[in-house]
Amino acid sequence: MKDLLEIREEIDRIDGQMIELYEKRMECTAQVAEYKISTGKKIFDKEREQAKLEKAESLASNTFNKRSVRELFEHIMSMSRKRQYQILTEQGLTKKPDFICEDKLDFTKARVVFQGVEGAYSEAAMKEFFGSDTDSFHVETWRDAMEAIKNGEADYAVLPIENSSAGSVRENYDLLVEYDHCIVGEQIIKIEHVLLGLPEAELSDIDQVYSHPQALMQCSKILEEHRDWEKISLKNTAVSAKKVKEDGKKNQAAIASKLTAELYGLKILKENLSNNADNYTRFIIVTGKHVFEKDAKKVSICFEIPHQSGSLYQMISHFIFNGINMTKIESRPIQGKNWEYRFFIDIEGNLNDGAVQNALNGLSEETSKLKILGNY
Ligand SMILES: C=C(O[C@@H]1C=C(C(=O)O)C=C[C@H]1O)C(=O)O
Repeated sequence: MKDLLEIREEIDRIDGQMIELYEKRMECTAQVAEYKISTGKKIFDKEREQAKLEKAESLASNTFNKRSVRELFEHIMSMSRKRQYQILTEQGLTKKPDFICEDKLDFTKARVVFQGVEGAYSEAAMKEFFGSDTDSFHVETWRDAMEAIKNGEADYAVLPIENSSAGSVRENYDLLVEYDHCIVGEQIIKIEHVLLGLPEAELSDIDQVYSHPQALMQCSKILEEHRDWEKISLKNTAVSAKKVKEDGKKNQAAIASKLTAELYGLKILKENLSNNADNYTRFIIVTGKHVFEKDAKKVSICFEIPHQSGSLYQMISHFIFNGINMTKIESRPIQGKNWEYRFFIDIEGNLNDGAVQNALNGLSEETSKLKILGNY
């Protein structure tokens, strides 16, 4: 048997040669980039890459090496594309996102829409973000809030996007794709659900509980302990409190905030209903113009990718390679394409950063329907 040191020396020699060859190859791909810049050709050439992968596979001698050589070349070509995008960015040829950068966005005199009725958590989020005497109005659905922005009735809308225990508010992700609006801010609110009934009601009277489906989900543990309670979904927690008040029935209760107890004159029958005592909801602030602040720190995007092995991995490599931290990923089914998904990703950074522009440029070449949802 050969000595370990001896084998490792041989490995080191081979690696040295590989690096030398890799660098030569990268020089060639930089020349390809110059050619593509002068002819206006796209960086990513899928057909050429497919042909190269097949050729590389055919040159390897056994099944294991065929598979691994293919994977190796997928990486090498992904690196060469990234270098080419970098050359485009260095030469100022990267397509800049169609967003206006402002020193500071002015939220004074804003007219704001939220979904639900007074006392909704969205109203609390709005007050926290815009101040308590903001000019505001409320609508019935999240879609109505998006429409109010589209029609110019409101400058900003406040929409829940994620809860720390129930997860993403999926409908609002879909609305962000459907409407050409832009996220300009976010506000996190602590959610403290309580059980509310009529002033004369006792906990033992309750057999019907009204709330928003998200709130019912967030309080599932306590609801499991009371299987005899009928759970009924309504549009909003505050709408539920209002209904209990208006129906005037002792057997009805609502899961809502303490704020709504005061607002509708209801009694708190039980506190701390959430499964998770640290229950927070993140709200986004949406507007009709594509704007961002120069100090904005988070970029939200979405895109569609081909339904094939490794494609998400390839997309995420753009963040890794550009040193960008990804803070959230979410997927939603694409309507009309069963089992295909649209990905929503949040990254740290600003649209003015070279690294962000470089990653977005790569993604826009290699995904379809890349959309920047906002920088805030
Ligand atoms: C270098 C090129 O650009 C890209 C990278 C490739 C590679 O590294 O071999 C192949 C195709 C392109 O996606 C090229 O077009 O030849």
